[in-house]
Amino acid sequence: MSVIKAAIVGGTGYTGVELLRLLSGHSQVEVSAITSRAEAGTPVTELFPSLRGHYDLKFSAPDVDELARCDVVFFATPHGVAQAQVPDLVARGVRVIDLSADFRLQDIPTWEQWYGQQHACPELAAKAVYGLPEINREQIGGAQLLACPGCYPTAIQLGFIPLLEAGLVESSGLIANAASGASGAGRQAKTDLLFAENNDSFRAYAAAGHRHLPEIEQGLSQVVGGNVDLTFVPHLLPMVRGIHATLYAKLKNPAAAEATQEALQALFEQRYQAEPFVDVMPAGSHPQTRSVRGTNMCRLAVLRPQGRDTVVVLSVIDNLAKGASAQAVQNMNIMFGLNENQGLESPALLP
Ligand SMILES: NC(=O)C1=CN([C@@H]2O[C@H](COP(=O)(O)OP(=O)(O)OC[C@H]3O[C@@H](n4cnc5c(N)ncnc54)[C@H](OP(=O)(O)O)[C@@H]3O)[C@@H](O)[C@H]2O)C=CC1
Ligand SMILES: CC(=O)N[C@@H](CCC(=O)OP(=O)(O)O)C(=O)O
Repeated sequence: MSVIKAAIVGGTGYTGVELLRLLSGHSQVEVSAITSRAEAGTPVTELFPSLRGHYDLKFSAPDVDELARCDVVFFATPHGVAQAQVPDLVARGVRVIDLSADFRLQDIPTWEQWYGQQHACPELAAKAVYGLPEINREQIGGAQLLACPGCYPTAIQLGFIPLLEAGLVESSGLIANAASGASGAGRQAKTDLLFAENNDSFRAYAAAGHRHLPEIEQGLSQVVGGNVDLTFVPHLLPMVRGIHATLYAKLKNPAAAEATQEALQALFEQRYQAEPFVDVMPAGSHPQTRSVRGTNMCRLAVLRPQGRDTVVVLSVIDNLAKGASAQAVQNMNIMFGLNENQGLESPALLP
């Protein structure tokens, strides 16, 4: 197969440069355009010296004709940007992988309510494929427009899916307490993300309602074939990368043979046996965010504390990797019929 020509719109942001890092190790992809309006004309390696020796590219202003000469365009841009350019690219036969939330929600009034703007192309949103390979691999293969899941939605859905698919837990009263590193908020300057405001401290935010809630409920509702009700509270951790989600669900029948600690462990191991990027840890484990840093892996542990009626799932991912750019590369591999692991095989950096 000939080399895939890729473009990245939004190359100076954290997910854009993470895409560059990952694609530098991908033998079947060549990044031929990378955009930034603020840094147009600047060599990529001047801004990111860690990429010296890997790229000989300059940032350029987004130009739809240049993008249309590529096989695939990644949008690593704030919400609302991709939907303005995607219709043109899709009409010209380009495959698009959007890391923003523009095409994640099927219900457009819900999208407009949570994102506070009018959707520019609802008809395309209806055709977009939601890029969580663990539930949607087949449709991803045929996607022209792919919506990459959000970071919290990835960690949370992967943790709840086995329990809900098996019908073991109530679909109402689900709880997700999740904490993210500061890179989840992007690279633009914000006072509450300054080192002195954020370091050595821990807090919740958006407890009254976070825009990932409808996305998670949409995905889990499809799994159960009905409504789910989730309480989701995100937190900000004083670290750079990583999400740790602690999930709680009530057993429907605590006395059932399928609900013992051993049976829950077996359920998770079986559900993800064939998944290259979900690792079910041995019973009793407490997965750490640093065990997935820079990788496309989601590590899970399932437990039933004191044998009571609540199942707890611990789920860790790297928000910039399985939560964004590495999952985008996994999706690209599936879309182009490549080995799904390509460019994604390095283990996490320790310590
Ligand atoms: N950070 C994370 O962990 C995750 C992020 N995401 C999503 O991925 C997307 C990118 O996130 P992130 O990398 O953190 O964002 P950043 O804020 O770090 O970067 C945004 C990039 O988009 C470019 N950009 C901004 N506005 C426009 C515009 N109107 N037209 C073209 N380019 C534009 C910027 O460059 P310039 O202004 O110079 O053009 C910059 O390169 C967002 O939608 C985010 O929600 C998803 C999952 C996880
Ligand atoms: C720590 C932090 O601020 N995290 C971001 C995560 C969301 C994100 O990155 O955006 P997507 O909607 O595209 O997934 C937030 O809560 O807004």
